[in-house]
Amino acid sequence: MSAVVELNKVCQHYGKFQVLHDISWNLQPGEIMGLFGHNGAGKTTTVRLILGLIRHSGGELKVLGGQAQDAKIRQQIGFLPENVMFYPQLTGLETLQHFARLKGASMAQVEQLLEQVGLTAASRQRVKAYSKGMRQRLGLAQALLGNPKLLIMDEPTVGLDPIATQSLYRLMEKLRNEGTSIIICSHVLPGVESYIDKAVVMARGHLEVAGNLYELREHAGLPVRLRVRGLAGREISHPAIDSRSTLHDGWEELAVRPDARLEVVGQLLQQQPLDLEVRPPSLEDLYCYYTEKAGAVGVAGVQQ
Ligand SMILES: Nc1ncnc2c1ncn2[C@@H]1O[C@H](COP(=O)(O)OP(=O)(O)OP(=O)(O)O)[C@@H](O)[C@H]1O
Repeated sequence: MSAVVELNKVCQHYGKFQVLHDISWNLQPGEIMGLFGHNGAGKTTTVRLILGLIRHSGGELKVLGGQAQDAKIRQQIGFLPENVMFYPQLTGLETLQHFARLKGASMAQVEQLLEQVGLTAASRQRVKAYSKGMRQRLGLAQALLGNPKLLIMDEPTVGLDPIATQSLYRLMEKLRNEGTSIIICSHVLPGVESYIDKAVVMARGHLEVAGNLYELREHAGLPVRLRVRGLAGREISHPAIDSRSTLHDGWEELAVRPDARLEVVGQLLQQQPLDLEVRPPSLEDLYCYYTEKAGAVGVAGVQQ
């Protein structure tokens, strides 16, 4: 099956300033991909290229097997921007009907999408009276008009409460299971971690890593943390244990080399602990590792 999005050594310049350097990755049908990176890493630029809003300066970019600028290709892409803007005087229903006419989608789908995003009851209220979460859900309904093959969402959970966030992720999974490919840009890594099939981490316009979480972990080689309860004072020795620290309520944490984690778990189980948790590096740990490796530390001091 051919890729939904394929970048091969894509470069982008704004005037003399190069913001993307030889970016290569692909998105397969029915995959959810997280596109991550520090502020200014090049995510928005990448998304704008895929949406056909700007033209790449070098390399190859294929979207749904064609050129991103092609109107027929653009029709098959749904986009939820970070800051959704609607006419405040229109109702939710009128807003979606307006976009449905622009996109050539059916009025029956308008009702169906309002139901899907939980806005049926509020559909006759003006958008100016909508909460941030309601506007975001209306934005998602707008992006889904015409059943796009590719859905791109930029920070879709900003401003959503935890339940609305969970329901957005579940909807994203449902769409993926129905065959939609999804790109999600987010800085909220713990939330999105269990829903993505693949992650792309960018730093300063370069691709740092692309792959599923197992591949990212394998490549990074960060320690696995084993949390164990009820072994206080007992000798635990294994060359793969890098550190051992005491937590609270009888819990201790061991940082263990990833290749030997099962051996160490086996050794710990022989000691009959009261409890044991295996904590592999999280998406956030991996993101920090790859971003810091690129020298793009951010916030507290260093350069990006
Ligand atoms: N129109 C433009 N003209 C010149 N430079 C630009 C333009 N748009 C973006 N840039 C620069 O390109 C680089 C990448 O910006 P981009 O918006 O793609 O980053 P980002 O990863 O989306 O960041 P954020 O997380 O803050 O949204 C930045 O250095 C930015 O200043």
